[in-house]
Amino acid sequence: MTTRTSWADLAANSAAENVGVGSSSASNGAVGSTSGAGRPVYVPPHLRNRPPSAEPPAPTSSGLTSSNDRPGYGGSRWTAPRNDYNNRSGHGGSGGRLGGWGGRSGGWSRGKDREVNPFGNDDDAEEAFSEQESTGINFDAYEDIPVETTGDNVPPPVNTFAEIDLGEVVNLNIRRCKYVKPTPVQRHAIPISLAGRDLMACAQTGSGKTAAFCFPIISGIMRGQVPQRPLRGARIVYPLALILSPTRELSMQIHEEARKFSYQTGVKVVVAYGGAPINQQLRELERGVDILVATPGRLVDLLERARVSLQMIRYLALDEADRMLDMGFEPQIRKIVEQMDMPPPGVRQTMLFSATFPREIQRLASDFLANYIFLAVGRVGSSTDLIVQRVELVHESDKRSHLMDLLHAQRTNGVQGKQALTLVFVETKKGADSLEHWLCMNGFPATAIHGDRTQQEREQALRSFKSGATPILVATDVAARGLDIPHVAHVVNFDLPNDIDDYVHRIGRTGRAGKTGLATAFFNDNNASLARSLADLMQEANQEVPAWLTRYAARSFGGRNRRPGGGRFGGRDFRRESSFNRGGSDYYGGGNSAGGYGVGYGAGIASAWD
Ligand SMILES: Nc1ncnc2c1ncn2[C@@H]1O[C@H](COP(=O)(O)OP(=O)(O)OP(=O)(O)O)[C@@H](O)[C@H]1O
Repeated sequence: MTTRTSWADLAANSAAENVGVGSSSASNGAVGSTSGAGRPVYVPPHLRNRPPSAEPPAPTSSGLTSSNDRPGYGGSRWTAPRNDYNNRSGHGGSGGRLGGWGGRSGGWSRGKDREVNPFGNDDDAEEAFSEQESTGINFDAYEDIPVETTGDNVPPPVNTFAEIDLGEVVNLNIRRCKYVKPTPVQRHAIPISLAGRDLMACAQTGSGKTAAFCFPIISGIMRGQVPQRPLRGARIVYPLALILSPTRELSMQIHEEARKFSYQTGVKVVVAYGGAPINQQLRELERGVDILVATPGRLVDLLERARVSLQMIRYLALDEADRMLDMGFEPQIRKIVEQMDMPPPGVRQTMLFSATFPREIQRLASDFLANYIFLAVGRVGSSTDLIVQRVELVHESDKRSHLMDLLHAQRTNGVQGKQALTLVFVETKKGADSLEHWLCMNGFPATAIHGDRTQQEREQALRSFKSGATPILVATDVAARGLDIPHVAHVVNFDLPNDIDDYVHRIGRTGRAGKTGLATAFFNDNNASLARSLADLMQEANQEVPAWLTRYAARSFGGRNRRPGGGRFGGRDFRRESSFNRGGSDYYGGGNSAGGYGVGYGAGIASAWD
């Protein structure tokens, strides 16, 4: 993730760059169009390539898309040939290098609304192609991963991006990202979503879930019928897709990723999150939005101010879906999804993604889905084998000196010399500040991120960590999920979390995209309730479980963290477990198991959960 376009940076640069709405009068097309009053008029992706004289579609008052308006193989949208959106790109037009919208007259590349290249200045796609073989993901690491799908008529997986047929412009962006072939979750999830199906997908941390939900959304918007947004007040915006995530930094990261994937497609991605000035986000929204990436709190604010309508939403994605539906967020999510004007399940398409999906959350989540497919890549809630997990018995009062020893050892071994980064998780915000201070006092450049810091401080901390200026980041759980920070070599659980799923997400900040990583946990009596699930998880991931941890595990009584089956992680599609419980057959039918572990997780597991 880069925070280049964050409000903190923009605030710093505000004197140099006035991004005010009124200043876009130089633009005359797409998101940069202006009304007679000088206010930008949103032009949907499908019209942005039309000559300036083309009339926009007559607005309708209904605005709602119907269920058969959803994308699908062989669906009506294909009657507009897929080359359509490539041809619209203005090959040979002024400035249009490789398709997309860049070369159109009146396109949103003009003037103030020029689409910033999210790949930085390195826009040399050919260079990216030549590098891709050496920098791509280590796919061997995923070769044997078991995959299971349940649901009706599951579309078959693909092996290559070419098979998925996302269109030339998106394919070029995929190559710019140096993605050579789809990861397992992408191989399965993208065809399912492109077929218009709802999806609950569980795949290990760092395995490419972001692209798995972004590609179908972008492709769907590009192929879809021209959206006819209601004229119900000029200042309300009508996104076509909504991606919700639990933290501001994760929303920023998804926004950056989605901008890369949609570069020069004409699909406009906007982010809205708390802690940053809402007016700037409103201005950005008024310039046009197809995909809105947001945190729930800020979105509720925008909805209550009647500045965003969800009436046109065709795609809803919840990243870290289990977190979004746990007690903290569920009321807000229900408000957004069920109590505003969003089309219901079956009309919109819904995608839920996470690395962990407790059964009770699956049950809650099923309220938001229609005839969905459940996809598990690897075992639900498992950690990846790419992470070497160590757990050490450390008395509370010895933790700091123990951490110091670890960091010294890293230095001696030259890891930090190569700018490897260490992420240290603690329980409390106060604890984070205090440990950061102590590390700095002891000659270890550290910074901290937690919920009591201002958004500017949070973004600055992340930037400083990523750049290696402060190669140690002390964090609370605000940094536990989703953040994709290259070169995090070591995750230290200075304080272990209470929930094993939080542990899975925390250690998942290393060992990403086929790379290996190290996770060290400090364990003591305070963590006894986690012993069994931790031992099970480690065993499952072929890690060495210390004898003392096994003894702790034998003494513990399970509770929330107890995993079913004594180390056999189950808890996949809760619908199947229910059917197993009743002794019936798989009433959803269509279950596929690729990889050979799809049997034997039935009745025994269901009764052991919780
Ligand atoms: N097909 C691909 N080839 C190579 N790299 C990829 C591919 N897909 C994704 N990646 C890279 O893998 C990394 C991890 O992806 P991503 O952040 O989407 O993981 P995730 O599954 O969402 O993880 P988490 O559960 O922690 O949120 C990113 O750096 C992403 O750019």
